[in-house]
Amino acid sequence: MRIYVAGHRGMVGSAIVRQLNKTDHQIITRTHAELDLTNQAAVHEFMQAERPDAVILAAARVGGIKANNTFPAEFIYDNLMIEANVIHQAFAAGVKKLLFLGSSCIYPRNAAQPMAEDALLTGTLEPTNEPYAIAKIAGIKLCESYNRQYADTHGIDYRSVMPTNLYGPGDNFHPEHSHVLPALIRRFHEAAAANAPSVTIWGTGQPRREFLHVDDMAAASLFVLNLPRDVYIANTQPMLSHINVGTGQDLTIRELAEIIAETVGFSGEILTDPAQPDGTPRKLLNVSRLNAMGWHARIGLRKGIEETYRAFKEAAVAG
Ligand SMILES: NC(=O)C1=CN([C@@H]2O[C@H](COP(=O)(O)OP(=O)(O)OC[C@H]3O[C@@H](n4cnc5c(N)ncnc54)[C@H](OP(=O)(O)O)[C@@H]3O)[C@@H](O)[C@H]2O)C=CC1
Ligand SMILES: C[C@H]1O[C@H](OP(=O)(O)OP(=O)(O)OC[C@H]2O[C@@H](n3cnc4c(=O)[nH]c(N)nc43)[C@H](O)[C@@H]2O)[C@@H](O)[C@@H](O)C1=O
Repeated sequence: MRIYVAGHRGMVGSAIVRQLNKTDHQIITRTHAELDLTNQAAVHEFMQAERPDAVILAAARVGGIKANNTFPAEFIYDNLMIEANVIHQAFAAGVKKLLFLGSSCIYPRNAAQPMAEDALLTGTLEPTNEPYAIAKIAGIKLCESYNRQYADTHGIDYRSVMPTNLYGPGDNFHPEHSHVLPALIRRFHEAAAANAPSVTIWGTGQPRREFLHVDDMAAASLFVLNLPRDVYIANTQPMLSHINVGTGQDLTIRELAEIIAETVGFSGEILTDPAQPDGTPRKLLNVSRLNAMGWHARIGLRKGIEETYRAFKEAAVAG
């Protein structure tokens, strides 16, 4: 098959390309500079010209809690436009197979834990990333709606996976705009190098998070994309149309910080800054549907953090 990977240079997109390179599929890519996915006319022209057999939508405006809180307009606008353009123009170009990547932040702030797929739209969202979450919910509903209207007449089979917090090589290590795991790898690394007496983490350190390695996410994405249609439909009833992807285990941010400190060799004090937002208190995914279909996460958190730290240091040396 000819598969277009949107966002192929991102952390998830590049992991998906690494896995696709082991198959005989032909991979189609465009960089952000070559094709701005918020530009409807450009996406239309690209899809009409390329007409891929399948699309994996791993392109998005992505960031951690502070980035979401600082740039809400960009997070909702860019992601709505990317999703609407890629999903509709794929349909217009006759693409029958598409996989959309959402996020675990689509679920209500106080959803029962672990959060199952049917918790969607049952309560209010976490304010720090509500704009992004609304855009992601719209992506799920775009796929679900094109399936409902065009599955029988056009063979449309657009699927959605909901990743938990992801990490790994190719992550964004920006000190302010990144997610917690890469942010703390950078901060603890710099503190160890400077022999600093302490490191301060944002918030109380009490929120709990689940972390899935990006290579596991890439494997899960291709697993779901390749599921026989009847198996996918049977496991996303009634009209849930999305499948959670995670490890099924979580830990507190402070426990994460302690693992990262140990990994980078920092032995100073870990302080908290309650003036910074904690965000959702907990967002552990119920991954029983995916597990029941035969997929399980394989990369442990400590090993994954060690590998990510190596990748961070290699990237720093490469400049
Ligand atoms: N990282 C995480 O913890 C989680 C991620 N996800 C989802 O997984 C997917 C991938 O995330 P991740 O790999 O971490 O993100 P990255 O930021 O690493 O990658 C996103 C990619 O999308 C590209 N992109 C962004 N905007 C545009 C645009 N307007 N036109 C073309 N390309 C664009 C970026 O290119 P460039 O950098 O050149 O702008 C980049 O290559 C996203 O859908 C995200 O929402 C879900 C849950 C957790
Ligand atoms: C994947 C998911 O990611 C985002 O949700 P989030 O999980 O809340 O994001 P986060 O990883 O940035 O924070 C997790 C926790 O960690 C604490 N924390 C401590 N110290 C740092 C720190 O230095 N940086 C960051 N970013 N967080 C820190 C922080 O206070 C919070 O309690 C959504 O934007 C949304 O995009 C989404 O889908």
